[in-house]
Amino acid sequence: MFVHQRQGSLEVICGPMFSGKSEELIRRIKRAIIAKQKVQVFKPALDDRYDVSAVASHSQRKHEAIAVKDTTELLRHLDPDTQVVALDEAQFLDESLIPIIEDLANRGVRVIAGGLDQDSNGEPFGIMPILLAKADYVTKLQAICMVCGALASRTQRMVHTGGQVLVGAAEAYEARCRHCHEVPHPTGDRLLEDLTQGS
Ligand SMILES: Nc1ncnc2c1ncn2[C@@H]1O[C@H](COP(=O)(O)OP(=O)(O)O)[C@@H](O)[C@H]1O
Ligand SMILES: Cc1cn([C@H]2C[C@H](O)[C@@H](COP(=O)(O)O)O2)c(=O)[nH]c1=O
Ligand SMILES: [Zn+2]
Repeated sequence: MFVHQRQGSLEVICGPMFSGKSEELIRRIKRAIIAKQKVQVFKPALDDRYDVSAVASHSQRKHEAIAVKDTTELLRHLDPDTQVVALDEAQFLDESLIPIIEDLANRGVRVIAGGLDQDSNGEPFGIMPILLAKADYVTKLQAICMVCGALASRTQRMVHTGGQVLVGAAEAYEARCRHCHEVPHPTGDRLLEDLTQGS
């Protein structure tokens, strides 16, 4: 029996900084181009670290991208015949992107979104938890802990500045394992303390 394979899906690539999310996104983009698919690549304009108009990895791998400030701008650039939509740094994009991504995937578009699942406090970052919940495929990558060399699933902010958003690279962040990661106010630990004191 012939089974029609539908193409639309949402793939999410997550993990801490330096875990290879951008490299993996670029790898998938290049393969889709080899497969002669129409690919459009987007990134938030906020992230101007290495290149304003390219997805760029810490290892200097790059692929040209359209920098957008929000979902409205992304929609303005989206071509109706695009088969693959790739987004980097999805944690910086706004919530109105979620129904757009769902709609694209339902219409047969392959959407690939890379982003930080956790901020430097180890808390869910922006729209990433929603994307992870809605994804068909999830790839969670790990970096190398800069303190002990173990696998790292967290990001340590090395500069003292408040706020969830601070665009930067190795001058401001390090990959860390759970053990070596330090949080200024560890919500989880406090909760556990409260629970054990109460019992
Ligand atoms: N602590 C680290 N662990 C792993 N890779 C690192 C680390 N520090 C620097 N790198 C470099 O970062 C590259 C991954 O960069 P990138 O794809 O931009 O990651 P991400 O998008 O997850 O931040 C690695 O191939 C390696 O060259
Ligand atoms: C942990 C953390 C990171 N950021 C910023 C720093 C970078 O500009 C990007 C992450 O880039 P990468 O491709 O994953 O290396 O996000 C931030 O604003 N807040 C944070 O807590
Ligand atoms: Zn460690």
